Amino acid sequence: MKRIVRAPAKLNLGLDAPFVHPDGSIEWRMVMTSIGLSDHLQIETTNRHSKIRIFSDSSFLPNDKRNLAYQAAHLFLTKMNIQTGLEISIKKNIPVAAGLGGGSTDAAAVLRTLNEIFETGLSFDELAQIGAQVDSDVPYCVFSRTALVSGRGEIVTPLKKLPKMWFVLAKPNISVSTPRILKQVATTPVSHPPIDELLAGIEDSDYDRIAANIGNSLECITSASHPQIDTLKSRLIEYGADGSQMSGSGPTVFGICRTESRAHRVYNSLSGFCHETYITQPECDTHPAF
Ligand SMILES: C[C@@](CO)(OP(=O)(O)O)[C@H](O)COP(=O)(O)OP(=O)(O)OC[C@H]1O[C@@H](n2ccc(N)nc2=O)[C@H](O)[C@@H]1O
Ligand SMILES: Nc1ncnc2c1ncn2[C@@H]1O[C@H](COP(=O)(O)OP(=O)(O)O)[C@@H](O)[C@H]1O
Repeated sequence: MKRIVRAPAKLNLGLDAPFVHPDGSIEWRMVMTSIGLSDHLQIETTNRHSKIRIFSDSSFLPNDKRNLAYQAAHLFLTKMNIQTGLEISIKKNIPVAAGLGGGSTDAAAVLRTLNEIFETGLSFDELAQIGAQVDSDVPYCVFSRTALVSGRGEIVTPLKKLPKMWFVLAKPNISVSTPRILKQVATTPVSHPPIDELLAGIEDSDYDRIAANIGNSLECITSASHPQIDTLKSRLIEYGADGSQMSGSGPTVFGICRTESRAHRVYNSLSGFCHETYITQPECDTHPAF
């Protein structure tokens, strides 16, 4: 059997790290949404072999057990005691290691799709529990709809659909190590963004309140070693975005715009400054199908 599915990227509209647990893991309080920028996965069962084979059009991706899509498939087949060969082909549109959850969303797409192919009837909460063993963003990506994410990423509380808005993304040509950023949370005084204000804005479908209350605790850590983050943020505002910030541990920075025409103006102005730019919208809040 074969399925072709989309795996949407995620953005952190709000990211707070209230505290670090004694075991070193971080307690998250994040408002995340999914966007049109997506990977495309072809997932096919086969009896030609009994392995999980990963193919991708990106030379940046591991195609062995280091690939998060592989890890999700292996966990699912083992848990459900299913013997089959599997071939997963990834058309990579989401920049890798960019703070956009590219690996996590591929893993989540594999879990949703295998659940459909084998008619195992697991709930999204059950799929998210499997996904939590891969990476802390996979539980959110199983739902891939605007949500409050807390705990170690395993508590996903769906929120109201966002009001109409546009995002302009800029991925600077720098690589950020998530582990190196997260290691510093315990020892760096970080700001705590107004997550409750952001939640109230979403509840009231109030674009202005949302745009005024985005924030990311990790920004000060990543931008300390990558000043391009602050430069991009300022440029997005200067070119007309109503708010701007880094997604996840970076380096992608996004601007938020009320209208498509404003977004195109910001995108065109930015393209001359940053070569990897994207214009996109929140994913329609139904589960991603192709
Ligand atoms: C920061 C966020 C926010 O959405 O976005 P991304 O930048 O990844 O997109 C993610 O939650 C992030 O999720 P994720 O990358 O899964 O974090 P984790 O799995 O907890 O940790 C990622 C890596 O950092 C390491 N790690 C984590 C916490 C910590 N205090 N020290 C670490 O060294 C972990 O061992 C792991 O190798
Ligand atoms: N399917 C995948 N897509 C993207 N990255 C992957 C995938 N599988 C494993 N990785 C690895 O996971 C790391 C995190 O990638 P990604 O999830 O894109 O970043 P981020 O967590 O910053 O959004 C990268 O080092 C990448 O090599």
